[in-house]
Formats: sequence, C-alpha cells, structure tokens
Amino acid sequence: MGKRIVIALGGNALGENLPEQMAAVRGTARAIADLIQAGHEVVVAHGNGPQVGMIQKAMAELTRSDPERYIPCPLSVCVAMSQGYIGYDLQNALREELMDRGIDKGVATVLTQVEVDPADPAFQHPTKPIGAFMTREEADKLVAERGYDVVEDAGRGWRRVVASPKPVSIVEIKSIRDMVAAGLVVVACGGGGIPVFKTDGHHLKGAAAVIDKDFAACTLARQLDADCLIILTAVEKVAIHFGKPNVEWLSYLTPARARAYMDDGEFAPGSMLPKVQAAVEFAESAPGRTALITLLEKAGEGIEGRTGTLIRQ
Ligand SMILES: Nc1ncnc2c1ncn2[C@@H]1O[C@H](COP(=O)(O)OP(=O)(O)O)[C@@H](O)[C@H]1O
Ligand SMILES: NC(=O)OP(=O)(O)O
Repeated sequence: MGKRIVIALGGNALGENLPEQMAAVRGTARAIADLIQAGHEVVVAHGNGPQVGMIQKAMAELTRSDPERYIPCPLSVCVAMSQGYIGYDLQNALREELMDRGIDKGVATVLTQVEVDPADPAFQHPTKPIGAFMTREEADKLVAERGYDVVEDAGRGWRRVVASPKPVSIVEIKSIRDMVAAGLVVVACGGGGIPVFKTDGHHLKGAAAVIDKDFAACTLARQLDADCLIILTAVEKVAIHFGKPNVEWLSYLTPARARAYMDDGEFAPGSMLPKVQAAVEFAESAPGRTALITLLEKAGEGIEGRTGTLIRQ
C-alpha cells in the first residue's frame, strides 16, 4: 500500500554550484519518481547550504560595490531566493521525469516559512555551515573584516557558520496539506524553510538564520501525519565507529539505542547527528512512524526494507 513519505534531500542530491545542481537533480528526480511510480505520496524537502552561501556572498558584494544603491540583503531573503532557485531546478527535473514515465501529476514548489523562537539559544551559537569551503587564511580574513563566524568543517576546510534555530511550526502547512491531498508532488521547506518570528499581529519577521533541513523535514512529516521520513544522504547506512577500522553499519535502530549512541558521540555534529536526532524525533512522535536514512539511489530499496538504517520504536 502506498505510504505518505517526506524526503529530506542532502547536498549530493543538489551539487555545489549551478551546473552541478542542474545535473544532480536529474538523478534525484529519478529516485523520487521511482517512489511515486511505486504508489507513494511524496513531499520533498531539501538543503541549501552551498546555495544560500553563494547568494548571500553575491548580495553582500553588491552592497559593498555600491552602498548608496543596494542596501544589505537579510539572510532570510537569501534563504527565500535559494528556495526559489533550487525549487525551479527540482520542480522541472521532476516534471520531466514524471512526463517521460507517462505519470500525470502536477509538481509545485511552495515558498515555505518556518516559525522559529527568538529565544532559541542557537542564535547565540552559530553552527550551520553555509557557502563554499575556504582556506584558513581566507576564513581569518572574513572574521577580521566582516566579523563572520567560521568553523573547520570535518577536515574538509573552513566555512562560514550562521545560527540554526529549531523549527517550531510551518506557516504554509495548510496549503501544503491541500496540495498533497489534491495529488500534487510538493517541494516544501527548502533550505529548512525561511526562518521567521511571529509578531503580535499577523506580520511575520524574517530571522537571520538557516534552519537544518533534516529538522524542518521532521516537522513537516509530523505536521503532514506522514508514515515515513526518509533522509537521503551520501552514505547507505548510519555507522558506529565511523571512519575507523572497526566501523559497524547499522540496519535498524530503536530510538533508545540511537540516543545511547548519540550520548557516546558516535554521530558527527553538523553531519550525521542532526539526521539521527530528526529520525528519532519522528519515530517517537506517534506509533507506527518510521524514519529511514540511506543513499539517494537506494531510496526505493530502503522503503521496501532492503537497505538503509531504519529507525522505529
Ligand atoms: N556515524 C556516521 N555514520 C555514517 N555517516 C557519518 C557518520 N558520522 C558522520 N558521517 C558523515 O555524515 C555525512 C552526511 O552528512 P552531510 O554530508 O552533512 O549530509 P547531507 O549534505 O547529505 O545532508 C555522511 O556522508 C558521512 O560522511
Ligand atoms: N539548510 C540545510 O540544512 O542545508 P544543508 O543540508 O545544505 O546543510
């Protein structure tokens, strides 16, 4: 029987720059179309780290080059731009793939705002890497000249980091729900969603942050009452002793076991840890809900229980 599935697409599903993204989304669309062809209802969320960094850098350069004409662009607006641009490529790749298979389904991207809490401690401790990797010297220059926060990212180089508060609720959830009910394939919560604060009235105020897409996808899956949250990334399974000779790839995790491994520091912060945290939160949110972490190309096999790491009560 078909399931309602929310997918979170990782960096390898989108690539790091414009031509890479256009090529990568074709493979991504094939994997998603396999699930739709198998009879599942699919909602797609995705990341935006490289893209939002690129957009923010371009907008900042514009302001610096002509400060009288261009005022600084808020990070929330950069997230909105990244949603539009990634949604454009994903929506088209999906539309073409479904048409090639003779599947008559509309595909639509929803510019999605996600409420965050102004008191979230994440605003005091930036952790979300955005943009391209830099050398130590380039990173030091950004800190000195612009006061940016930077971190060394898992041995791969230096990156700017911004605040990454937890999602509270999805502003456009009713629209997304209605579109799913109407049979559309919906792309939503791109880049974790445009972070916004609620104000006293109906106005929403953009927040300077980038929400983690795995947490946003978990909130989306919960609010849509999905059966399954699938987190697609660059490894087929979650491991303990990752990167060590005694690495052990895991096919099944209970939330309790996953928590024990988290306490032991088995999952790297900023990469595998938020995925396992989001998977556990979803699996624990209601009976029967399952989360799966696997490779993009293995999504179909994973949903049939043939690979990936399944997280279930
Ligand atoms: N315990 C672990 N098990 C599996 N992969 C891990 C683990 N710890 C860290 N990783 C790394 O985390 C990566 C996924 O995180 P990341 O690259 O940030 O994801 P994405 O861009 O797909 O959202 C994997 O490709 C792997 O290199
Ligand atoms: N917003 C977000 O989580 O992006 P990445 O997956 O690219 O880090």
